[in-house]
Amino acid sequence: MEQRAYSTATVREVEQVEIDRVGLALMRRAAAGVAAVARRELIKIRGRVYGARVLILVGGGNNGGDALYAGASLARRGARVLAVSCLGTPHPEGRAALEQAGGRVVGLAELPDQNWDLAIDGILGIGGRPGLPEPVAALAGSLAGQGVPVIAVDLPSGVASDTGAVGDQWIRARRTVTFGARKPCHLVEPGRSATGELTMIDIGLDFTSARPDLIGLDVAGLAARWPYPGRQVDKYARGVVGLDTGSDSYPGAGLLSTLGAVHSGAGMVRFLGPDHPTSLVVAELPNVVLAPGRVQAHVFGCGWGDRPDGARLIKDALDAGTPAVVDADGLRYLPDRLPSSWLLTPHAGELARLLGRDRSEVEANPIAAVRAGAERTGATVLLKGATQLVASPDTGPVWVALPGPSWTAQAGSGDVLAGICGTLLAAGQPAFRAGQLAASLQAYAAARHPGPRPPQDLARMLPETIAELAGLARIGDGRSG
Ligand SMILES: NC(=O)C1=CN([C@@H]2O[C@H](COP(=O)(O)OP(=O)(O)OC[C@H]3O[C@@H](n4cnc5c(N)ncnc54)[C@H](O)[C@@H]3O)[C@@H](O)[C@H]2O)[C@@H](O)CC1
Ligand SMILES: [K+]
Repeated sequence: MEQRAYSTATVREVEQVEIDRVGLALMRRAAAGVAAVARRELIKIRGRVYGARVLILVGGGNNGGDALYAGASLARRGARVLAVSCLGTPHPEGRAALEQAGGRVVGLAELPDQNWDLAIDGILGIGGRPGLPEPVAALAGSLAGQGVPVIAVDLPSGVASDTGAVGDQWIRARRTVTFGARKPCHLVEPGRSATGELTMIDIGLDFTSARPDLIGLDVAGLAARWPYPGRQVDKYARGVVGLDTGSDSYPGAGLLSTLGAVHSGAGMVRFLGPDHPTSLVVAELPNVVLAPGRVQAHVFGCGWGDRPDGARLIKDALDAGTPAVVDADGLRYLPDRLPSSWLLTPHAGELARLLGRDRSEVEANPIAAVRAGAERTGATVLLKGATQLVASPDTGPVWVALPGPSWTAQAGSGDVLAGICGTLLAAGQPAFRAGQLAASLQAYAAARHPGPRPPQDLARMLPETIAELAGLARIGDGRSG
């Protein structure tokens, strides 16, 4: 349902409690979990563990210790285990355990050129900085080139635990075995892709009172949280969205954002934009109302270009106390402070402009950037991109949307997304939840209908996607049949 990820500082605090209690036994538990996963992988690859050639990549910290103990366990089952010391001095007790079990530890220069059935990456864990020094980077590249499957311990080395950022080279794991809780890099690209499949092992760490840094969502979580209309609703309870989007230069943005609002289930949609987009909307969507009137959430900014009355439109909505989604060009017309009930939907370039920073800075640490955007504006911010993140101006967690295929990285997707956000705000969802659910719905629709589909086609698939989610939600709460 919810995927909670914890910062390095928090993980260290939680770990310390258990280390104080059980000492090295904690590392042995972690290693036992890694070894069990490695055995399953070897059985899948070659039918048995006995005789398998396993390479252990070892750094100088506890991550290497986990990997060495796991190697010892595999060696005791008859695997031919060789550990290569990549950084620093290998964990002494872990090294002794491996050697006692019949494994060997060599330096990088002595690594024989041979085919490996499996590699275990214990170079760096939560103590790692992004990137791998040469010649470790060369070894990582060569293993990837040979297609050697890698199981990463805790996280793929070369990836920064708290941000998911990478340096020039990093490990791409088939599977990652992590301990007790997710780390931010498991949810945020490029770390997320480098993680591969994630297996979580219980080693007795108690995160129940720890504060998560990120909260992601899986499909079951999206299905459970989507606001389906109840039996006793009218159009106002489902929410009225008022869109003033598009322009004579970009009329399509008006239609796309309206398609997003209509097909994600708004109770009523008013289109209040300029003439050219209005004619497109009318031709396509007879249910859309053109007269002004009661609105429960506004959508501004998609395809505006220059909009001399932009600042006034935004101010009027603010004065009326109505929440709004502000996208794209609308972000140029914001007042100094907004309430957290407003949802801004920038991509990296737009957020960089808002913060007066370089785009590359936003891309290097999107988690920090989205938090800064919320702090700077007072509004809730949905940062679009490879990983879609939502931050509110308080110090709570950053919310992560369900990941989707890259097909949605195309012109017009953001307009549809703004419309979906409008529907959810109008339905009374808090802005952070509206942003997380809207981005997740669009990603899930794209995942269910893969291929190069224009955003208007994907928007038309939202109703069946929501119906599918409603089915999953009924199964989830036992109301099926
Ligand atoms: N604390 C514990 O008892 C437990 C820790 N666990 C494991 O321990 C890991 C954390 O261990 P550590 O804190 O020792 O940290 P790491 O094992 O991640 O390594 C830190 C060491 O690598 C060096 N280093 C970091 N980035 C580098 C880079 N890019 N290039 C070269 N050197 C670099 C650091 O200076 C430091 O010496 C966890 O990820 C987990 O795998 C588990 O065994 C569970 C129990
Ligand atoms: K690792």
